[in-house]
Order: sequence, then structure tokens, then C-alpha cells
Amino acid sequence: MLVYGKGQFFLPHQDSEKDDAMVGTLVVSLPSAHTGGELVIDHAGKSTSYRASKEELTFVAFYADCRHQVTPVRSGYRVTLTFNLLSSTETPTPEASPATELAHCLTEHFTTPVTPRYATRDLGLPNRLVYLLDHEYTQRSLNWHRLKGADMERAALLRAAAEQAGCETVLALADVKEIWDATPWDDYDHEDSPSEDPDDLQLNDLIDDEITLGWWTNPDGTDGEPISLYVPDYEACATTPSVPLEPYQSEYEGYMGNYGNTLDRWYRRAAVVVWPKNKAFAARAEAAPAWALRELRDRIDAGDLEGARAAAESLAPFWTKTEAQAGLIGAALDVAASLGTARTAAMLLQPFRVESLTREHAGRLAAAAARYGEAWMQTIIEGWFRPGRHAGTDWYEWVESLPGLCGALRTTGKPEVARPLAAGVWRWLSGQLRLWTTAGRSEVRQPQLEMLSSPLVRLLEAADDTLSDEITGALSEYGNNVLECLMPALRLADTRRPAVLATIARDCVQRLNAIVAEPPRDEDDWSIEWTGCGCGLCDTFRTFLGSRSRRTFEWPLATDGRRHIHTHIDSAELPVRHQTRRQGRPYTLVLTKTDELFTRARKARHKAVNELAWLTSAETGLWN
Ligand SMILES: O=C(O)CCC(=O)C(=O)O
Ligand SMILES: [Fe+2]
Repeated sequence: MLVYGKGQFFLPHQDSEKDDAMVGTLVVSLPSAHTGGELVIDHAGKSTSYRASKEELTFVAFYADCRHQVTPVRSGYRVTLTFNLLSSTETPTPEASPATELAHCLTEHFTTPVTPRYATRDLGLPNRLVYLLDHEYTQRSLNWHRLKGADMERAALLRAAAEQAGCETVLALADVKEIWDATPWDDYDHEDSPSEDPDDLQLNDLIDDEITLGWWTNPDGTDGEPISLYVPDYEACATTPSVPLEPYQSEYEGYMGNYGNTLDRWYRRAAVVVWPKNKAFAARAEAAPAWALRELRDRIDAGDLEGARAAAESLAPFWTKTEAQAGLIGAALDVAASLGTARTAAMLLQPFRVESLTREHAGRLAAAAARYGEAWMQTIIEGWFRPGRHAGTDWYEWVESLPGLCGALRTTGKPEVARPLAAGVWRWLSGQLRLWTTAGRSEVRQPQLEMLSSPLVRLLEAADDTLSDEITGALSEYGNNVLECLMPALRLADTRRPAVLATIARDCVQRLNAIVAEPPRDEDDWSIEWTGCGCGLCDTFRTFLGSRSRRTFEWPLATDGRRHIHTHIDSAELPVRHQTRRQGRPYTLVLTKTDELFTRARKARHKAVNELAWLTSAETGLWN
């Protein structure tokens, strides 16, 4: 290492060749602020000066026959490392074939852990390499022998290299989306009407890109299958970037708030996909889970249980991260039951959802439960009830099918498997009942509770005696609003009628009798029962509501307080009119109890009488 301080220099000289093999010198200047101190190299009557940088390394190499010098440093320090450059004496080997070189690159790719751009943690070794080709192909035209233009030679080379490197290759169809930061070229000329034509845009920076594979051929080059695979950028490469290619779709978003002008572009490109042979199963399985399950089945059937177990185990890193296709649950149950390793079987089944189960799966559920035990099955099924996802028609339709599914499980001799299914539905249903029976506004509450009536009937049809008892017991604990679910449920259950509905009918009769038996409200009784949130305002309000005689209340109250009271009146649907008299400070909230108080009580009573009549007449015919 040489450190040149102020005034120091190196006179012109030629480096002595200390070694026969020495052919030149490499000078590496370390980052250091200085002035002066230029390295001047002469060759063939020409003189070239090199300045070092204060921010980065600088490299200068020259042949041993070049005279060179370092001019005096005027300020700061110049710091260099010098190296002798030796040439190996071996006779140059003929250049390795391009395929061999490429094979080395592939091996390096597959043995170098991935460090993603914005993460500090290694992601392990890459599973594949996706090399994008330049032309577009259809599923039918995608064939090693029919590639177009430069694609043909490149793909053949990569395929040969992959073969040498112990890798498998397939051809795939890729969808590439790029998001560009873009500005109209003619911004200045037409400031009023900037062009929206994607062709007139200047592309500045590539903000993001996304590659997904949607189809690939079989490794033997025949046929192919639809797949779905997201390709991270550390597994993708191309000779030609997408920009000069023709996008099949473009969308320009003009300036929107935080986002600049962005241009989205979509391209269809073919790709060669390469993976090491020893990772072939996982590499294909991630993109094509249906294939993976078929392959596991085949290996098991061929007697290679150990192989199938190892292959299934290799799915673990990604299998549980994605939402599995509903249609695969049967095949997964089937393979899981045959594997014989409880942990791997559980991993295979984890990504599914309970809604994917139909009565056709009863036999396989029973087989899996027989193999690994009920506790194992129960854990699996509970995992299939993903919280927060039970909404929408799919879910309600599935609950409708619950009696069929549970019935089929009983027929297979595994009624225990039906239990966690029905119990899971009850967990959901009881949560819904708790939520909606305490909702104040009837126009929100009533339809919601009515919607739960059919699931309730189905659940009771599906439940065993223990669960039925639990359900009827819990139902009797809810407030009278639960009638809005129970009565429609009883009406639904005219043909298929689990015996337990008789218990529910009796509970309803009791509730309705109590409502009817309540003495009608005295004509001068204006009291309204209500509990607020416990704040001071709510206390004042409750006192007014609870009074038998007070009908109106003039309440000077600032905006926030008025809003608070409004909210309570609306959400509990109180029969109270509220007006704000905009005089003085604060304004006055004028509250008036309305006749609704009486009509509502009459209506509720009337309804109870009718329902009771229906129920008691039905009771003789239907419930006894
Ligand atoms: O410091 C330099 O840039 C050159 C040093 C040099 O010429 C030498 O070490 O022979
Ligand atoms: Fe030198």
C-alpha cells in the first residue's frame, strides 16, 4: 500500500518484472479526498492521466512496458494498492463450448442463496430459472421444434446447458406486467390537453414488474397443462427486455394524488423454465398442485411409499401458503390418508376450506380419521373453518348441504367426524345470533336473523343429540329478538323436521305467552326502558326516558352532545323525535316521545298473538 501525502509523488519509471510471468501492474486507488496525485501512463507516444475518486475504488491496469509516474499531491491523501499481474503459462485451452459455460452459470444460479433486494434475510436457494423468449406463442404452437427467430437457438443452447447441469427444462407461456413512470412527450406544447395515447408517452422508470406463468409443456416436450405460478424477479431473466416488444394491452393513469403518471403494460412472452432434477417435484408442484397430487397417488400405487412421503414433504415450504383449489380436496384427502405420516398428511390438507367438502368426500374423511385418529381429524377440520370468511352465497349454500354431508359420515360409520363439522357451524351461528339479536334497528336486525333461520334448521338436522342439546340450551338464553330467527326456522321446517325443533317450538310458545301476558301499557305511561353507554349525557337522557309522565325535554346541548344523543336514538330506534332549536348558545335539543311507543307495543303484541296461534295450531299437528 502506498500513501501519498501533500507534496509526495512517484517519478517516471517502468515496473521491474520480478516474475517471468509478470505482464503488467494493477493499481487500485482507495476512496480518499485529494488534489493532484494523478497517475500518468505513457504508451506508444501517448500519455493518459487517471484521477482517483474520493467516493469509490478506482482500478487502472497497464502493461509492464509502459512508463508511468504519479504527479505531486497538492492536498489530502492519495492511497493505492498495487498488484503484479501474472499471466498463466499453461497453453490456452480451446474455448469451452457456450453450452458448457452456460451450464456453469446455471449451477452457480442454483447454488447461490437468494438475497432479495429489500430484505436482509436469505431466501435459500432459487427453485428455478425463468428465461423469457422474444416471441409470442399459443399453447399449441409452443414446441421446442417450432420456436421462432432467435428463440430457437437460445432455447436450444439453454436446454443443452441445462442437460449438462443436471436440470430439467420446460417451455412456458408467461404474462408480463410492467408499471412505468411515464410522462407525455408533448407536455410543453399542449399543456391543456396532455396526450393520453400510450404511444406518445416517455417511459422514465420501471416502477414494478410482475411475471406469471399460465401454461407449460411437460418435461418430455409433449402436451402441456394450465398452471399458475408467480415468478419472483430473482428467478427471472431475459436477453431482450419487454419494452421494445409489442404489449397486448396498455393503460395510462394520469396524475392521481400520491401516484405519478403511470403506464401499465402487459406482454405475452414464452419462456424456458429450468430447474435442478433433484428439485423437479417441488418445482412442478408449486405451479401445478393437481399434477402433484396425481403424481403422489401414482407413486403410492406403484409401491414407492417412501418416495411419495419425501416428495410430499418437499411441498411444505410453499404448499400451506396458498389457498388451495376447492376441487383438489378429494385428491388431497386420498393421498393424505395413504401417506401414513400424520404431520405430512396434515400439511397437505391445511390449505383447504370447509366449504369445499361435499358428501362425496365422506368416505375419504372417514378413511383419514380411521388412519390418524379423531383428534387429528378434529384439528384439521377446525383449521378448515377460517375465521372471518363465512359470508356470501357459497357459505350459505354449503351450510344447506351440511345434513347430507353429516348423514353420509354417519353411514360410513364415522359419526365422530360429523361432530367437528356441525360444531364449527354452531360456533359461527351462535356468534351471528349474539351479534344480531342485540342490534337495535329492526330493519337491520330482522333480515339478518331471518337469514340465519335456514342454517339453524340445517344445523339441527346435522347435529347429534349432545350438540342439539347444547344448541337448544344456548338458544333459550338469548333475548326475545331471537324469535325473529326461531319463528322463520319453525316455518321452514314443515317437511323435514328434526325432533329437536319441538323443544324450540315449546321455548317459542313460552316466550310468546309471556309477551301476550304482559299487561297492555297504561294510557298515561310514557316510560321507555333503555340503557345508554353510561356517560353523564346518557344518564340524563335515561332519566327522561324512564319517566312515566314527562313527554318532552328541552335540553341546551352543544353539537357533540346532540350528536351523541341522536346516535343513540337512531341505533336503538327509540320512539323519540329530536329537533334542534337554533337559538341561544348552546342550541337546544328538543326531545319528544311519540305515539309510536303505544302503536309499537300494540303491534308487537298483535304479532305475538298471531304467531302463538299459528304455533299452537301447528303444535298439535306438527310438533307433537
Ligand atoms: O501509486 C501509484 O498509482 C503507482 C505506484 C507505482 O507506480 C509503483 O508502485 O510501481
Ligand atoms: Fe510503478
